[in-house]
Amino acid sequence: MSTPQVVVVMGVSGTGKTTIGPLLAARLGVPYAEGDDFHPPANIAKMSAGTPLTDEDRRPWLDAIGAWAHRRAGLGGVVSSSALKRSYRDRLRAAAPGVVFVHLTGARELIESRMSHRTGHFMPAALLDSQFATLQPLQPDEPGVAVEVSGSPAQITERAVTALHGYAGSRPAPSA
Ligand SMILES: Nc1ncnc2c1ncn2[C@@H]1O[C@H](COP(=O)(O)OP(=O)(O)OP(=O)(O)O)[C@@H](O)[C@H]1O
Ligand SMILES: O=C(O)[C@H](O)[C@@H](O)[C@H](O)[C@H](O)CO
Repeated sequence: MSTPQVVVVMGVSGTGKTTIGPLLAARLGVPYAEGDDFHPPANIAKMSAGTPLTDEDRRPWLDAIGAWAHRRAGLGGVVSSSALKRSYRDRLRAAAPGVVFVHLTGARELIESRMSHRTGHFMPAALLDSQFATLQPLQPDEPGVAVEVSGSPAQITERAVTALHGYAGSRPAPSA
């Protein structure tokens, strides 16, 4: 049997990480951790006030997520994290070398419209510009897959499971 994967569900705010993450985890039979829960309170306060986070703000948050992913190595897990920049993902991979990314991608109009209907969340839709400006899409030499977010959560989850299976099948088997 293959080793359970540790998956980081990434993408801009509103792309569906919190919606798809738990569904994907349930489908894979592994625990889910909500990336927003790893933010220091000061980060939440900053975003709530409409100010984008800096690299420095994101560092302790990425390290906390990386530590969770490291603890799940060999056991499997799904954690959400916008992981917008390559350098953030490299930091996560340094902490937890086996992680695989699922980049949830979608048209800005669709994401904006979903966000505008969301209630009770600290992240203002006005920060979407900075999220897209900061986003560096998953690159070909990074481990993971891009999954488009049109359709229902169940459809997106199946798309992610299929893409992850395809990805695992495309990698050479571990030599030891
Ligand atoms: N496939 C979908 N169809 C319809 N609505 C969706 C879908 N996926 C997510 N949503 C809705 O879109 C909004 C944003 O989704 P969600 O909160 O999961 O995104 P997120 O990436 O976790 O955002 P953030 O990073 O800001 O926490 C929510 O109101 C959610 O219910
Ligand atoms: O890096 C960031 O700017 C933040 O992590 C945001 O992406 C939020 O965590 C999230 O999107 C809001 O819920």
